[in-house]
Amino acid sequence: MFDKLTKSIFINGEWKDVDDQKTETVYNPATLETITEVALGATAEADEAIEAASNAFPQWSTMTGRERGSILYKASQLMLEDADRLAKILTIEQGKPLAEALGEIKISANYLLWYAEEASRAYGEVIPSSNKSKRLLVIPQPVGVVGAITPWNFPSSMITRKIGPALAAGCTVVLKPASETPLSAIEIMKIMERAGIPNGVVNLVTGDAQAIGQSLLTNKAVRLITFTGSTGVGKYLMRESAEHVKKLSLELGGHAPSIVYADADIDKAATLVLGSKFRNAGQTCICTNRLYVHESIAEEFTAALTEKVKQMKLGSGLEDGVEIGPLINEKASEKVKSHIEDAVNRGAKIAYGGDAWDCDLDGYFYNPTILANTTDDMLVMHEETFGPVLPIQTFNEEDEVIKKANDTDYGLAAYLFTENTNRAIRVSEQLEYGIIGINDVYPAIAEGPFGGIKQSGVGKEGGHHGMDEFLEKKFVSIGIE
Ligand SMILES: NC(=O)C1=CN([C@@H]2O[C@H](COP(=O)(O)OP(=O)(O)OC[C@H]3O[C@@H](n4cnc5c(N)ncnc54)[C@H](OP(=O)(O)O)[C@@H]3O)[C@@H](O)[C@H]2O)C=CC1
Ligand SMILES: O=C(O)[C@H](O)CS(=O)(=O)O
Repeated sequence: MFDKLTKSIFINGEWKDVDDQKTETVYNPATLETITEVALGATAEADEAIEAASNAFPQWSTMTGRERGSILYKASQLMLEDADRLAKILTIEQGKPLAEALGEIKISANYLLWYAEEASRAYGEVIPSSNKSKRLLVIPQPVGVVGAITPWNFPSSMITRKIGPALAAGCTVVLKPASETPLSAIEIMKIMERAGIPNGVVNLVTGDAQAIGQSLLTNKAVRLITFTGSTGVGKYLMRESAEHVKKLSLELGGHAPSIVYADADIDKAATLVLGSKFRNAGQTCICTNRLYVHESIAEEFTAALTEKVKQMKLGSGLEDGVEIGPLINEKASEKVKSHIEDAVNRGAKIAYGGDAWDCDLDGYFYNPTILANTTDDMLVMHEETFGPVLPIQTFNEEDEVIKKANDTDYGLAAYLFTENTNRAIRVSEQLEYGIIGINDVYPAIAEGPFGGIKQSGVGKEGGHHGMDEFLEKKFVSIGIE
């Protein structure tokens, strides 16, 4: 599908070529076939990109919000016009079903659209002074050059969820996408180019994460690092950012509990839990990782859920009707296997699935798996699985299940299913998470402030909160006669 993409580094408005040997391979996770090679950028390319972003900052940051927003708006339209082709590229490099990939392209465009509009709304403040000889202002100003590091599980929307607000605020960007999924990032750069983004405002360096990351971390010109990925790498970036006291926006791992109360609409809740757990083959930071069902409906609910899981179609994401594609790589498959084995060794019962999907594709496919009779000592109950495994526990008392739900170092998303408004509000306020879904498991929306607490990260992406991350609030005190 692709020739060798040695020109996958975009700096100062130019596609840089690297020598033929300095490349890394991009694989199709469904077939393990080589898709193409992309440039293996490192320190030199990252430093050049940072310089380009620095040089572009004065002009870009002093354009009006409306001028910046018009370019973002154009980019969102170009993305939507090309959505089917972009979705196919996304599926080929990441593996998710085409329908999910198309959904991701649409929300990717929506982030650009939302921030095209927000670009004109970076409001400041006039503060009523208690001192007659002073006038007090707060003026929002872009932080400067931003380093953006993005994951493979949402290779398009995690990019626009970062560059949208950053560019709208007047920042310039150096982007380092995941090595598994650089093709969507390349397409987004081409869209920004066609939308008329000035040279150096947004730059792409594919390749060596450690080297590129070190350049972003050690170059004083980079004032903010925005990252989505594992908590481990997030902690590393926090440590390494200290030297220059860089601002951080971190969207890290999660371990979402789903709580189904006795009064829940069983069919609706089962459908939502299914979607939350098995979307992207369970490879999302907000997937349900633990399911707590009230004991009075546990048997009925588990039967309803299992029946729906049995209907799910596995296969290549390009195949019509496929709902579960491959895991991203062998490491991910090994992690899923280890979680299931650990749970069974500790007494869990496999209610459905439990093994790799036996098929003629070479990718790492796993059957959707439901584990019953789970206990809190099992890895699957406190480590992020990032795969299609659903451990179930029953509960009786409300306080008991809230305590269990909160018993984790993560704090990204939690979900509860009830038709009782009082309970919904009461429990939402007690759950220690950045995002709560009440009868809803798809909280990612351009206007919503998405982000975790505890070891799930810092900062918000989406909504006006997402743009605030990229703005300094300068206090101006004016003395008057
Ligand atoms: N919160 C979320 O949405 C996500 C959470 N995760 C969690 O992370 C686990 C591992 O997934 P994985 O893909 O390995 O996630 P990583 O955190 O390793 O990778 C995420 C991004 O960070 C980059 N990166 C990795 N190491 C460094 C470094 N030292 N300096 C700078 N950048 C770096 C990667 O580049 P490269 O690809 O070149 O290594 C990639 O672009 C998953 O199992 C899941 O638990 C993963 C993805 C998304
Ligand atoms: O990183 C993720 O898993 C995404 O944030 C999930 S979503 O926000 O796109 O649903």
